[in-house]
Amino acid sequence: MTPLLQAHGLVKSYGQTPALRGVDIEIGEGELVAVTGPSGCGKSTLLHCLAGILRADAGSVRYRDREIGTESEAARAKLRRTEFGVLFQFGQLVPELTAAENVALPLLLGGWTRREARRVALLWLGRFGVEELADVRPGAMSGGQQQRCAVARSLVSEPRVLFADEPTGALDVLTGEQVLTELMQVARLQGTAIVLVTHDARIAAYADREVALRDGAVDPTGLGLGIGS
Ligand SMILES: Nc1ncnc2c1ncn2[C@@H]1O[C@H](COP(=O)(O)OP(=O)(O)OP(=O)(O)O)[C@@H](O)[C@H]1O
Repeated sequence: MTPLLQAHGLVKSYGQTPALRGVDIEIGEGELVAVTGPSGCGKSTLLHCLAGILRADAGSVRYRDREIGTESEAARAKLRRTEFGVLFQFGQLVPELTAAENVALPLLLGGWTRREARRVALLWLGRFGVEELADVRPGAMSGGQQQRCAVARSLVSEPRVLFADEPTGALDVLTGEQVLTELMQVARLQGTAIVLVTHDARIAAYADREVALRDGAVDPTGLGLGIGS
């Protein structure tokens, strides 16, 4: 089976600091892959290169039949609006907008009418149990509620791949696990692949596969957090 997303020989440095030293990784359709490893090993940098947010210094990133590493910023931004979703540790909701307006935002940017975008946003808030917060602004929500809204927003465009960087790292363990299991259930239902950065073995245990990084390279021992079969 041809992978949905495939990176080969990724190298990236920040000035004199090497972050990736030649990483190969493949993500299949609908697959849930945990990227693990100690602090500073390059997890976030890898995620940003795969999502087309950062350009690698060398190597390739292929999404379907496109080489996205060399595409223009505009083309990569469009890809992130349509085919990819991103979700970070702090959901980064727009503070001035209500939950429904935040979730509707990607649809409005995609040319949907306000009415249709709100209807679908409410549906997604409902999927994550926060429909009653539709007209509430993030400042009046708990951390878990904000992150549920952020999760709804990251999936509202029904992306083929969701890039999630420690998405529940700011929540208490129980809430974090709840939000993450809900996210994974919905992603599985709609066939969205997830690349999930985490250093938490409990979180990584939900993945189909673990890719462990060490010092900017895939750990050849493959031991990582030890979730593999
Ligand atoms: N913007 C930046 N400028 C300079 N160095 C950076 C920058 N971002 C990351 N680095 C460095 O690149 C290396 C890899 O960082 P990265 O954030 O990708 O690791 P990580 O595994 O995600 O770490 P953590 O688990 O702590 O978030 C580290 O040595 C880090 O200090």
